[in-house]
Amino acid sequence: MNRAAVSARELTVSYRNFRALNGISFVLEPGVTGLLGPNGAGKTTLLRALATAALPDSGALSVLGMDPCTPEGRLGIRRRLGYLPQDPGFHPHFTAFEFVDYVAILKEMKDRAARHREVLRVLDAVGLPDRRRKKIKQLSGGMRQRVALAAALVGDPELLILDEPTVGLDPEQRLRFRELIADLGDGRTVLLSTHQTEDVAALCRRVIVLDGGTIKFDGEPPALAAVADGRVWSSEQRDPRALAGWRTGVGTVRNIGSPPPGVPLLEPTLEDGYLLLLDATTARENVA
Ligand SMILES: Nc1ncnc2c1ncn2[C@@H]1O[C@H](COP(=O)(O)OP(=O)(O)OP(=O)(O)O)[C@@H](O)[C@H]1O
Repeated sequence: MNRAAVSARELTVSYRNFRALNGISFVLEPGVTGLLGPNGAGKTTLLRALATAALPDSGALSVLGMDPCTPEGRLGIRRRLGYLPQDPGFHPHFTAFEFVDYVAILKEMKDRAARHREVLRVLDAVGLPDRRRKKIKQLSGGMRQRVALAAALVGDPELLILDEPTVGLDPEQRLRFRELIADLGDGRTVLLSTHQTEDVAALCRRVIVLDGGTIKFDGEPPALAAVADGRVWSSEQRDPRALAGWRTGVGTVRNIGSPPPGVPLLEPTLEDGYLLLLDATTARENVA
């Protein structure tokens, strides 16, 4: 049985003549996959293509077994997909209940009583049952993110696309969001775009790194950390030979790059691997 909720082959998406995604190929299977990449890498464009909000201009894309390039395919995908966009387009005067109910109406849930039960179920799932009568403008940023996630969960979708859901959250809220997303990834396919390498290390069974519209890495998080094996070292002062270095909480400097002989090497993190991967890419491009 093909378990892939998404498969893309040589997918290209352009804005006029600018290629935001340049012939990328990948498959997404159940579990949480993290999508990392610097600003402008093409992450939102990829999520919008999966959510049928941006049309591919070449290549093949299958989402839940349907083709987003056909009108029937787009309709079918929208019915079965949960999408948390970067800007959910809240109406500030709506209450949390009204907003999620509105999304449920757009998802064509016509039976009012059943729809309202579903709205309460998803508000409950994100831990918001007692705030449903509050206007969205009165909610904190973290609470608003939960409303947006609740809206994405309407109809129990088998594919969830989350665009930077933890942005602007405090550490405690981020932790709660991580727990929620980890639970959602149990049996579902979740694609999580983020700038937080810690979220990927904590949550994801797989990570894709996009840069300049192409895939630079696709594998398990420990393999991304392993890119930095033997390339992280500590020193008292910033080592001028390092590609990057920063002072840590314990007072020493963490350097990444090509270590000089004899320096004390450190265990690499996913962030180290990610930074080195992007830097190596830039270096290669500059040489080419
Ligand atoms: N509507 C648009 N018209 C023209 N160019 C666009 C449009 N939307 C995005 N782009 C360009 O496409 C590229 C990819 O943008 P995208 O928003 O997908 O990146 P991203 O990885 O999500 O970035 P960020 O982390 O900043 O959200 C960028 O160079 C961006 O300027």
